[in-house]
Amino acid sequence: MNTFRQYLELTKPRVVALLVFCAVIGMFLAVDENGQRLLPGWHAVVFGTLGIWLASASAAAYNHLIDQRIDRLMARTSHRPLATGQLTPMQVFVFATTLGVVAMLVLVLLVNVLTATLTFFSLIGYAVIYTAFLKRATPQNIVIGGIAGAAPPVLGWTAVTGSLHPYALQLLLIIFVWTPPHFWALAIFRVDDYSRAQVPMLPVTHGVRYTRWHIFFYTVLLFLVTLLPFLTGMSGLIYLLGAVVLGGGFLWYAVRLFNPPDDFFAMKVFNYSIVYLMVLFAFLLADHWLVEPMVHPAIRFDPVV
Ligand code: HEM
Ligand SMILES: CC(C)=CCC/C(C)=C/CC/C(C)=C/COP(=O)(O)OP(=O)(O)O
Repeated sequence: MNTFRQYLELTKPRVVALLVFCAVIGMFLAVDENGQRLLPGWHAVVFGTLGIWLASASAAAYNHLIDQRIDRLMARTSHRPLATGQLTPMQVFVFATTLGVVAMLVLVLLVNVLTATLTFFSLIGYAVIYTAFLKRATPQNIVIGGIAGAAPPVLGWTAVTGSLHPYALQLLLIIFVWTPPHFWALAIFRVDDYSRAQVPMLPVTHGVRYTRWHIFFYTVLLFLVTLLPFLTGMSGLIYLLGAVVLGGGFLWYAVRLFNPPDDFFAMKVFNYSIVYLMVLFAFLLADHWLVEPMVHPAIRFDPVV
């Protein structure tokens, strides 16, 4: 593997690609103070995306640095550049810090201070609070740590408007509730890895059966939470249809996981979770731009100035 690919791997490119995708969709869902659709300027889109991307990549690289001992012990992560010694801790530290500093400069100077501040807290939330503390301390680690990973649509939204809006917080809530079934499905499949590395993930501390119930519980909650954009008038019927079909699919997987056909089924649930989130956000976007805004939402939010 050449050096470029090792540095690229530090940035968790596929995870970060989905984070950035959600951030960009957040930008294109933004509405103005009157609730009217807003076509974001190229400046906010280009520099907002760049800053959020670099900050997420920085957080991922710090995660590699802090987790190098754990990563060495787990089969899934043992090939990582630090675990194998292909890169030194100092190289990774310099790389992560450079990405983080450039991200902050881009966001502060070319986007806005609110987005920079929220992105900074997300970076610290994932790289330090989740990785260095929560991950080693409690099986609720990924639930609490999930807030950082759920931030991108809010970051995208504020990059365009410079202010927070309850609609954006609904998007954060969706990813926040999606994270436990996303991660615990993988953790069930990788329970031996986490056990060997003594990381207190839910299937290790409370068993696989208990974890399946938690996945089911969060999937039901996710189904309900994804109805919010429709109920609040943020999205219309196209989105509702997408959310119900995708959510129905997720519920099917969660129920099937109680009695899986084979050991690999948990990974199918995990893979579905990724497709689910991507397509759900695509539906939000399509609905927003293809359909006229609804006139009488069930719940109406006033924008927070
Ligand atoms: C605390 C929150 C989260 C945890 C603990 C978590 C955990 C994980 C883990 C352990 C993997 C496997 C990575 C690998 O094998 O290299 C993974 C993969 C993935 N995650 Fe998450 N995740 C979280 C949040 C998110 C968020 C918020 C997103 C995007 C919005 C996301 C998107 C993905 C994607 C796209 C993959 C597949 C990567 C690949 O194919 O290599 N994750 N996640
Ligand atoms: C600025 C901003 C939006 C920051 C968020 C950054 C970010 C990369 C979030 C993704 C969450 C994730 C991949 C968690 C897995 O960590 P893990 O240590 O449990 O997984 P691993 O064992 O694969 O390393």
